[in-house]
Order: sequence, then C-alpha cells, then structure tokens
Amino acid sequence: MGYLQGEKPITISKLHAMHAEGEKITMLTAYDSTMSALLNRSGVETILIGDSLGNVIQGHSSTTPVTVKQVAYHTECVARANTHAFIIADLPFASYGNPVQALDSAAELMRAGADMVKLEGGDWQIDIIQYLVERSVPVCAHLGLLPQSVHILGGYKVQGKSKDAASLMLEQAIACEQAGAQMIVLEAIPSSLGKLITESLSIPTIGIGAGVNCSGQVLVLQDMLGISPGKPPKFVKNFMDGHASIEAAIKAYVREVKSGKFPGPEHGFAG
Ligand SMILES: Nc1nc(=O)c2c([nH]1)NC[C@@H]1CN(c3ccc(C(=O)N[C@@H](CCC(=O)O)C(=O)O)cc3)CN21
Ligand SMILES: CC(C)C(=O)C(=O)O
Ligand SMILES: [Mg+2]
Repeated sequence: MGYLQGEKPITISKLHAMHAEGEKITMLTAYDSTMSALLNRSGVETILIGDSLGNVIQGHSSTTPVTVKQVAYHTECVARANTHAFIIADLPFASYGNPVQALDSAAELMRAGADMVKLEGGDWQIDIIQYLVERSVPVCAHLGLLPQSVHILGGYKVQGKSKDAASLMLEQAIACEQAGAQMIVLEAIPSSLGKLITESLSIPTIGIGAGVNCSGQVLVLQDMLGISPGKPPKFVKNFMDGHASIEAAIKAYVREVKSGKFPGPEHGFAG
C-alpha cells in the first residue's frame, strides 16, 4: 500500500509545524499491520515500533533481549499497512555502541520502512546522533527513564527529580537538539521538567509520564487498551474504559491528547 493512496504522508516538517503551532502530536506503538491500519484510520500521526515489543510481543521482563532484526521485522509489518503515519523505530539495546554500528543498525530499520530511528540517551550519544544525522538518518532522542539501562539503574524509576538531575537533563536535551536530533521522547520525569524542556527546545517533545505540556504523547498500545499483564505504570490510562471497540478507544486517545485532557495530573509525577 505504502504512500500510493490516502492522506498526505506526515513528514518531520509537518510535526515541527504542529509543535510550533501548539497542536498536540499523537503517537502510539504498533508492531503489526492490523494495528498499523487501525492507527492510520484513527488519526494517529506517528507510529513507534518500540523495543517494548520485548515485553508485549515476546514476553520478556525487559527490552534488552530485542535485536535489530526483530525491530526491522515488526517495522516491515507496520509499514506494509501504513498509509500516511510517520514511522519511528527503536534502535535496540547494544545496537548503537559506536557510529558505524549505529549506522548499520539504523540503515536496516530505514530499509524496513522507518522514517526515523530512536535511541536512548543524552549528551553521551552526541557523537552517534551527529554521525547518523550527517548521513541522513533522522534521529529521535529519548531521555528520562531509559528502559535499556534497567540493569544499571536497578529498576524502572522516575528520573530528574532533584534540582541537579533536572538541570542536567535539560542540558542533555539541548545537546541532543544541537547534535541534530529532530524529536525527543521524555519518559517518567516530573511534569514541571517536561514543561521546562519542551519550552526550551525548538524540536517537538513526546511525553510518556512527562506531563501534559509536552508537544505530544505516546503510550504502549497494549497498555492503553488495558491488556498488558500486571500493574501498569502510573502514566498509563486504559482507554477501553467506556469504549466498545479498540477503534473507539484509540480515537478517544487521539481526542484526549489533542484537547489536553490526557494526560491528567494523576498520570504524571511531581518534582
Ligand atoms: N508494556 C510496556 N509499557 C511501557 O511503558 C514500557 C514497556 N512495556 N517496556 C519498556 C519500558 C519500561 N517502562 C516502564 C516500566 C515500569 C515503570 C514503572 O513501574 N514506573 C513506576 C514509577 C516508579 C517510581 O516511582 O520511581 C510507576 O508507578 O509508574 C515505568 C516505565 C516503559 N516501557
Ligand atoms: C515507551 C516508548 C517510548 C518506547 O520507547 C517503546 O515502546 O519501546
Ligand atoms: Mg523503547
């Protein structure tokens, strides 16, 4: 199907214009073509093939076992049904340890149909971000809670809570933008810090547990459909509550992100 029919494809310029005009950007994860088609029909602008597929598809307890080949496979599945959404694929754990490896990994994801790749980390990834962007790979950075570092951090914990940690994260976000990152995901940080970083950058920020003042929002699809096992993180809202179909739930998510109803204060973290 590709771009042969349907709505005009969402581009990075369109996403930047939305950020500049204050129109909220919607993002959800997807890993297969059925859900890709559904997200396209529901008005979701950006689809993330997250390495969260390690959890929700493969049943692992972390994202670290996920490989580039696996993300590429799911990106192909999503891209086949994509009509116009902007596709971002996660560079998985240990697939961007040096610039050459990062370009190799990113190329595999771009060939699979990604429009942009996402990597975890801040100023310590500057060389990687620069190397990719100079070679025409669009990059989304990811700051705050970094799931690929779970075995270093000793668990999934809110980040940027102290004054020092917050100002360090702001510096890292600015460094990522200066290195050429065109978007940034902010995960599990105080809402006030999400707002500060968003106001300090000219590229869009996409929040997950980062407050309502980011340029857009993302959730893992299975989480917002209420079908992930276990107790969901605080930033998750079950959009199946009060909706009779998956399509209605996804459309409600789009409406609530656009209007600023989601996330509410109860889905965020205090400083
Ligand atoms: N299904 C799924 N959803 C996700 O959001 C997700 C994944 N998988 N896999 C990769 C990472 C892991 N993520 C997580 C996992 C747990 C928490 C969590 O338990 N957070 C606590 C905060 C703990 C604290 O207060 O420091 C919470 O209550 O939200 C957060 C993000 C986000 N990502
Ligand atoms: C939770 C989002 C931001 C992600 O990185 C993923 O799904 O892997
Ligand atoms: Mg991820």
